[in-house]
Amino acid sequence: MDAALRVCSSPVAPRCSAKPSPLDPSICQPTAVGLPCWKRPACGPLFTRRRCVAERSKEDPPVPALAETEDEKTQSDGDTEVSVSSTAVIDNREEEEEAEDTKEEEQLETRLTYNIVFVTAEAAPYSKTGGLGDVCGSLPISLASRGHRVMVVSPRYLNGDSDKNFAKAVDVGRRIKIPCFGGEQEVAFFHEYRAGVDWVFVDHFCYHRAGNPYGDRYGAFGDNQFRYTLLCYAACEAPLVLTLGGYMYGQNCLFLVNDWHASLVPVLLGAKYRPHGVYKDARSILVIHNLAHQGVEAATTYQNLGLPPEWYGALEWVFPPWARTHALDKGEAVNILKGAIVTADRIVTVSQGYSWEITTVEGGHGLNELLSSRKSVLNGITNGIDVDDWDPASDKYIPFHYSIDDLSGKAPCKAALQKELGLAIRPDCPLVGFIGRLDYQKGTDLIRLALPELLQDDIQFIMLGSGDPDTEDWMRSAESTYREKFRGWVGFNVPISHRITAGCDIFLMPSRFEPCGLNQLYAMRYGTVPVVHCTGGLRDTVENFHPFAKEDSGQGTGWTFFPLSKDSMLGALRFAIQTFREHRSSWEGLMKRGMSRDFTWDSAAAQYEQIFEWAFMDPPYVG
Ligand SMILES: Nc1ncnc2c1ncn2[C@@H]1O[C@H](COP(=O)(O)OP(=O)(O)O[C@H]2O[C@H](CO)[C@@H](O)[C@H](O)[C@H]2O)[C@@H](O)[C@H]1O
Repeated sequence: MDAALRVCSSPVAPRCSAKPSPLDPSICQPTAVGLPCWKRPACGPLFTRRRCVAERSKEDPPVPALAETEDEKTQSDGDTEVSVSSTAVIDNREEEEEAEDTKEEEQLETRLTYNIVFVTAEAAPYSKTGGLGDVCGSLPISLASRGHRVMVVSPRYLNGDSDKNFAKAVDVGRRIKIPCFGGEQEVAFFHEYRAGVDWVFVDHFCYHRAGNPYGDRYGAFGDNQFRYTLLCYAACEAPLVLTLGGYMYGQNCLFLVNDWHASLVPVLLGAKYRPHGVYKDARSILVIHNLAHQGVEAATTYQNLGLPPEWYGALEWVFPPWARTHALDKGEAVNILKGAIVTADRIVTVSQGYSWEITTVEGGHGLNELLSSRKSVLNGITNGIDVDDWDPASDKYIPFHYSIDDLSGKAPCKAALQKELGLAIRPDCPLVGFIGRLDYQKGTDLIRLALPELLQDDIQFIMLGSGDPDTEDWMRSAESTYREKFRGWVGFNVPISHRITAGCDIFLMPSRFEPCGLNQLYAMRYGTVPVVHCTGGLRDTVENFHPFAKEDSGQGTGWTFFPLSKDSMLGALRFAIQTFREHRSSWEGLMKRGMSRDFTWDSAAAQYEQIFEWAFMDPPYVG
């Protein structure tokens, strides 16, 4: 086997830092055309593994005929005609199929593998306040199962309740000192190897406090910039100082930095490491889960970050005059997310729709022009979900199980939920659910506005969420106003979120904007029909119901409404309620089409791999 094949065909990345980086010229030794495949002129952004394999297979000797039997083999040395019996034709077909299979296997095996370092403020099941935790808890596992070596670096949050989540992570005994915020901060690393992934937790006393990762009942923590600066420095050091499973990750890795909390990483690579010859061949990809949060602080805090003064421009942010607080306010600030947008090698958002929206004035949260300027490296990949965790056939949190082939468990789940929440147990009454952070993004104000009118109908409504205190209070008071019909569960509760997803008939998501949205995916997997605002990832994932399509057998998985107004939301909900009541077979069709959708991470992970390849084909964006 030649060197190129030997290296590229490793199906599983060795847990070893000795594994050369995909950029290391030594791994793709001269191939047929004399250059490592990643350097060939043909390897433009659209060059794929498939072509790499196809080119290589041209050099392979032809597959010898395998199926010729004696009596069929009438070919002689002379001009004798060749007779091929029908069996041989069939055999040849089989051979072709076999060759095709082998080729496919080869394509799978020739996937490039990388040393990937996720940097994130949340990773389920260790920490989670929303979808970021879900994605960073499951995408790394999917990538590891595809042969990559994957580390996830996240804080070790201890608040009493959460301590048990980190019980299996052990102190690796390595301490580092981080120069920032006017001193040196010592952090430790804890490690757990689970599901093929190295989960690394950065330990510092600033992560040990009551509340959720970002704040408590008094609001966001005032030192979040400090806490996530520490995370970024620690994440940059982890591949260089931690020996995990016997080997380090080393310098030639790929950083996947998630949201603003991790956005200093690409800046640090450019400002602090590459000038000293470190991480010259590493790459960074910014994954934007939510552009609304950018890590903006006063300009004076720049000096705390430990960055050279000449890098100020990378984070510089000036608020427009209308957003300034007083006449002398110059609007000067630092914006951590902006730092990653201008320094990361590539940018990914969590759906295609959102990747376009953020380049518009309406969806860009002030960063649209900057993002537009990086359109050539901006892609959208729709999130997958953890289909083991969220599986109505085996979900440990729900009292009855069901599947697309046997829906009989769904009605008892609904009855159990009604009973648990003290609502009348009525199979015929449409049960509508909402789960989410109580935030401007999620459109809870619209629910608040529409509820009195909606509850005039014979329906039941359940809300689960925490966040904005005013909305929390409203949920409590609405529960006493509409005792028979409404339940508002204030808090963050994973088991009840599964039971609501399984027990409801309709799942409402009136999000103002939604980068991807996971709850509509969970709902569809559980045969709960989504009614969503037609935006971002919701538009990409929920297909509007057409009762008369496909020769009247129906098409679509839910309802999307537009514009975002009380009337259009109520209109869509009423269609859904009417279909639930009066058209049971259409309803079942809707449920089953949603349940049959492929929500696994496989397809998303393959798309991420394409982005990884592109990232390594170009030189580092910031040298
Ligand atoms: N009170 C509660 N109790 C229990 N569980 C609760 C809960 N409130 C929310 N959750 C859970 O948190 C997750 C929320 O996921 P989303 O993707 O809908 O939103 P989020 O806005 O946090 O994520 C951001 O990142 C994700 C991931 O990329 C994007 O899908 C999304 O559009 C973007 O806004 C779900 O698993 C949900 O069940």
